[in-house]
Amino acid sequence: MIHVDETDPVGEIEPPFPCRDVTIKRNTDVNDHYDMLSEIGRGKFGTVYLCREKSTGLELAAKLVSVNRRDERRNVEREVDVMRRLRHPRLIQLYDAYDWGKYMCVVLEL
Ligand SMILES: Nc1ncnc2c1ncn2[C@@H]1O[C@H](COP(=O)(O)OP(=O)(O)OP(=O)(O)O)[C@@H](O)[C@H]1O
Repeated sequence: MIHVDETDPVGEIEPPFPCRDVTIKRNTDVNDHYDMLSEIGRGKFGTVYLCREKSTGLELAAKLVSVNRRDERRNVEREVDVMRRLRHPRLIQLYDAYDWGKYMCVVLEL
C-alpha cells in the first residue's frame, strides 16, 4: 500500500521570497532586470535558465518561450494566471513575468 503524507509542512520550508502579486510586464526586456547565467532545462515550449535578479541578487529560474502565434501567447498567459493563484510551500512559486513581443519569460522559484 502506498502512503501519501498530505500533512502541511510546519516551519520546515522557508520561502525564498514573500508572496508576490505578479502581473505580466509588457514591452519590457527581462534582460534589463535579470542576468541569465546558464541553461538548466528544456521543455516542449521553452528553455529554462538559471538567472539572477540584478536588484536583489536572488537566484531564480527563467523560462523563456517564443510566442510567434496568438495561441502561444495565450498559453503562457494562462500558465501565469494559474501559477499566480497557487500559493503553497510545496509548489514552485511565480516571481515575475515579461512579454517582450516575440518572447515571453516566466520567472520562477528555483
Ligand atoms: N523552477 C524551476 N527550477 C529549476 N528547474 C526548472 C524549473 N522549471 C523548469 N525547470 C527545468 O527545466 C525543464 C523544462 O521545464 P519546462 O517547464 O519548460 O517544461 P516541462 O516541465 O518539461 O513541461 P512542458 O514541456 O510540458 O511544459 C524541467 O524539466 C526542469 O529540469
